Amino acid sequence: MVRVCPTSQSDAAESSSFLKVDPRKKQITIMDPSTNQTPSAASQKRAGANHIPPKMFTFDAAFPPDASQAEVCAGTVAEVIQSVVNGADGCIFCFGHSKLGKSYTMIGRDDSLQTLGIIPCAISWLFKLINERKEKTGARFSVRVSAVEVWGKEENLKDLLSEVATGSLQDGQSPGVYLCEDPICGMQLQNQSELRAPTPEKAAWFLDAAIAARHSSQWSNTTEEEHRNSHMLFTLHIYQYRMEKTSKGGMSGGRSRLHLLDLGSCDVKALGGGGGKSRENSSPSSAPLCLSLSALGNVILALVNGSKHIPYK
Ligand SMILES: Nc1ncnc2c1ncn2[C@@H]1O[C@H](COP(=O)(O)OP(=O)(O)OP(=O)(O)O)[C@@H](O)[C@H]1O
Repeated sequence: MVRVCPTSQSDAAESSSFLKVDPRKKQITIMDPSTNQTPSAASQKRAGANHIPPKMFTFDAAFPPDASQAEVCAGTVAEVIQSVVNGADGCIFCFGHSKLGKSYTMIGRDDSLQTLGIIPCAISWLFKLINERKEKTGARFSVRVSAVEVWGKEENLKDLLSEVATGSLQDGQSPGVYLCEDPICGMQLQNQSELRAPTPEKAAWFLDAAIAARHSSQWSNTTEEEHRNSHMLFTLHIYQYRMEKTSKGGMSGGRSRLHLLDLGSCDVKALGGGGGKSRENSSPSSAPLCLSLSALGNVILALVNGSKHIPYK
């Protein structure tokens, strides 16, 4: 899916000369701006000689600059939530360079209901669907929340809910969150706090607490680079149980997870095409450490195909 971020009025005229979004056809067309101006016949002839045909890309959804948060949430969340309540794991994240609106899309602003992002929307929809399922099937559900930040060049891990869980600052003595290779499930985060959220309000409260505990929110002198290298992994763990109707009775059920990621910016020097200012200005030492979109695609493909080797870096 692709969301085109809004631009200033002066830039909007420029971008409409080379970019067209068709939400109905779920297509983005990129045109050569020189062929879209109204040139004189002579220059038209000249341009015709070097005419670059428009390039069209089709997505699962295409959201134009004026798409509302509600439209983006409806287009992204509904299907994933259904799968998660049906027992599969799901993940939603935004990828793009700096100041594109990734955090706005994932978290949004809490000044009005219209500006809430995907994570608060997913919390609300998840509980709504769970309540429907409870009524329909009699299944029992329990929702837990965890939140971890990956920050800095060293990719430090921080349990964003440990303070809420223990009521005190992490003492530095406890092992904290760490990564561990599981022979069956692959690389897993271990030891993060997983807190019970019986209501959507409680889950939303944990989200607020996690955002406030982020390294990038806590220190007023956080540099632009530190902000770029801060990623939040907010996970809703859904446990469900059902009484078996067989004569033997017993319980069946399991756990599924919905991972909602607010990634920092993903400017990579080597990434070709359409660069933002930050990419042009960044020195090799300040270049963020994240993968390019195509490298991330390879990681996802390897995970989906169950490959033994996952090309993390
Ligand atoms: N669709 C939108 N409508 C209104 N405001 C938006 C929209 N998208 C982004 N913004 C605003 O643009 C600014 C930058 O957005 P945001 O911080 O979400 O970008 P980002 O991609 O997460 O940046 P970074 O990579 O630096 O973390 C914010 O002030 C945000 O509120």
